[in-house]
Amino acid sequence: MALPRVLSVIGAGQMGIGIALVASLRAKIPTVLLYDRDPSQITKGLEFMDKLLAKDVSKGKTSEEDAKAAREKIISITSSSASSSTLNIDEFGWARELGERGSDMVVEAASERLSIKEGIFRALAKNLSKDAVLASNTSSISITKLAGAAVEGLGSSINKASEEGKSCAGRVVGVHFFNPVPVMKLCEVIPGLQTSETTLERAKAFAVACGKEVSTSKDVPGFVSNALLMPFLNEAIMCLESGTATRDDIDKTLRLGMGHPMGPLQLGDIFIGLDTCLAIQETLYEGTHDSKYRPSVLLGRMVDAGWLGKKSGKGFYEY
Ligand SMILES: NC(=O)c1ccc[n+]([C@@H]2O[C@H](COP(=O)([O-])OP(=O)(O)OC[C@H]3O[C@@H](n4cnc5c(N)ncnc54)[C@H](O)[C@@H]3O)[C@@H](O)[C@H]2O)c1
Repeated sequence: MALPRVLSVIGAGQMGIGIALVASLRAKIPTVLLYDRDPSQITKGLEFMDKLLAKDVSKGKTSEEDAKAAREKIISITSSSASSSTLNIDEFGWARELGERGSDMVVEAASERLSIKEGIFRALAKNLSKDAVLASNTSSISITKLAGAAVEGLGSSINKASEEGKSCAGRVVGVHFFNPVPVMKLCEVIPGLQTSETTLERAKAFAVACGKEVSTSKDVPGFVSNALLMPFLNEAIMCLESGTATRDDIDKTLRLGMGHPMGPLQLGDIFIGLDTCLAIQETLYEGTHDSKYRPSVLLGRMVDAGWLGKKSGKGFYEY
């Protein structure tokens, strides 16, 4: 199955940076475009990528030439990098630029909010080639819904059940990598109701080329991975909230008693981010109306306070 020649990654947060890195270094995609609506995220993310590559080189895991080649293939796209002579710098300017540069696959890794992702998928469907695979790295949001948003991007005259509508929605798929992307071995692939076989196979081939094992989940809230993981993290936060045990004892119990590499509060803080934990938990709750998924009040308060974990300098722990 053919791999993309030009991959676009949307969102230069912890996931987008990792996906751009494995796509360039491991899958050897010839061009990787990296877009974020906040240019400072791209700067920060690429600095982090340079550190990861330097560490790999110093440990002998990657040659200096491979690291240099991987880095050179990554091109940043910001609204200000769009040339005003060829592009209208409007809200879709970035998507037009990705289309003009020949993107044949996109992995969207922007913040876990439905309205943000729907806006991105509308813009992608409107501006990218009709053959491009439109993938989302969402942790919990319905792929079927994002595929519906993509069809809306073609214009209100397009019926979602028409051949054109089905063909557009058929190119949307979930490719759920795990954090840190260069280290974690799994990619969960999620077909929506409309996803075509070809799109599914192209998504799997891409994940394998990035060095991942693939698992498949139905399009249910949280998919298999977060339908299992997130209630567990939420329960750990509820234990803290109710005073059942201290932060350190909750994490110690799971590390030393159950053999987990880290405790659930550390996992939420360091690798997932508490804003993302809350967003996933809300998707599980709203998608099922099952009270077992209600988000912990403390988790909501932490996010209200802007204490998102390592990425903001404070969560359950200080960084
Ligand atoms: N953190 C994890 O462990 C993890 C694991 C798997 C999947 N995910 C999913 O990956 C996605 C990204 O998560 P993250 O942890 O990298 O988040 P993050 O907060 O580190 O990064 C999100 C990035 O998206 C950018 N962004 C927001 N709106 C945008 C828009 N309209 N256009 C372009 N960029 C935009 C932000 O500026 C930010 O740089 C989410 O959907 C999340 O659920 C996260």
